[in-house]
Amino acid sequence: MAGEPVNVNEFEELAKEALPKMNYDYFSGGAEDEYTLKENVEAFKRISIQPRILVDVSKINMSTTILGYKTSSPIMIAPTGLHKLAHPAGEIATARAAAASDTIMALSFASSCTLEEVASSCNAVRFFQLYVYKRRDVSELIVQRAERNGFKAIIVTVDAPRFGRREADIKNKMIIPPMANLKGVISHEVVSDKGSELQAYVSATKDASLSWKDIAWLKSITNLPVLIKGVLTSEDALKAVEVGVSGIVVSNHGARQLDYSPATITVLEEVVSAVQGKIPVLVDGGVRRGTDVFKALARGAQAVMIGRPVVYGLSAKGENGVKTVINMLKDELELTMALAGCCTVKDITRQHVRTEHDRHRCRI
Ligand SMILES: Cc1cc2nc3c(=O)[nH]c(=O)nc-3n(C[C@H](O)[C@H](O)[C@H](O)COP(=O)(O)O)c2cc1C
Ligand SMILES: CCCCCCC(=O)C(=O)O
Repeated sequence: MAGEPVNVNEFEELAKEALPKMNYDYFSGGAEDEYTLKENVEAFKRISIQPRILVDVSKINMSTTILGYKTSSPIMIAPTGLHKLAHPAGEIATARAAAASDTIMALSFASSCTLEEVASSCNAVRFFQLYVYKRRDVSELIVQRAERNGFKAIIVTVDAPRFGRREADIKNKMIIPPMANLKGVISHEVVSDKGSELQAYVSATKDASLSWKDIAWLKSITNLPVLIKGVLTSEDALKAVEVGVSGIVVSNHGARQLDYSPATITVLEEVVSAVQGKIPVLVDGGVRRGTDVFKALARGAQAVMIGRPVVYGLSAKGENGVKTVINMLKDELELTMALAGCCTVKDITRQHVRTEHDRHRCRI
């Protein structure tokens, strides 16, 4: 690519140039036809922004609080695994970038650096994402380590009882890179001559029997707030409130699990209405512009999380790349707020956006 990137999308091209094919395909790929992968991004484009004029926007304040933690903007780093496939400094670089931009980071269970290394590398507010293994003692031990090391919340990912069928990984015979948190705890050894070794490993280790009753177990082993990641329906949002979680992440795992599941921005509002403000609702999937962040907030999200853009920034330029990605999105959000007549995130309302459904209703 000629010149420096001017938006987050351009980092993908740089990442592709920088990485071996297997690594780039792992980061960028989605499940099967990748229909949902495209939809996550396209669905944002179908929402228009309704600006209000003649508002004094000489001062814009994007700061907000998430679970009581103050942060510079409603943009968080989503948990993504295996950052050393992107850059040798791995999650330490990502965490330092998060700290430098006063952004909350969710560290993946499948990180390439240990949670202890990440905790001691920076003072970012950090949440920890959990996968529940058949060996519950493994998950329990890791939750205890996260708590001891100052992580502020546990985000349990529930959309992956089995691993999605990522065809690029199958073709590349994706390896199982070291997952640092599991070193000395459980073996990585899985033999598969069929395709993605990572997929075979996940099938062998993850607990596909995980169900609603297990949330009580998870709450019983930690004092940290527990959030559920992977909610896509109002029914499940209601259950999440019922079982007493502290927050919901509307997510389809970046379209890497169930293809043809809905684009997250299209179901956000039904989840928000079901929850009735009882717990915070976050959303991820396809956020590539400050305007996307604005649209998600207008539809009721408290914050968004970004996955691939962070990994692309890391692949292209390490810690500085992640910082640039976050700052680009923050700058775009700030400009969007000014141009739409919103001085604070609380000023962003449902009236500031129009969906296809709204437009259709106006016509009849
Ligand atoms: C390369 C990659 C690795 C991921 N690893 C995890 C993970 O370890 N745990 C998890 O809960 N979600 C994981 N996700 C899903 C993200 O947390 C997030 O839901 C998704 O990336 C958001 O979509 P976006 O990439 O379009 O921003 C991963 C996503 C990607 C792209
Ligand atoms: C239990 C290890 C799973 C690692 C995969 C990380 C992930 O969720 C992904 O989407 O990739």
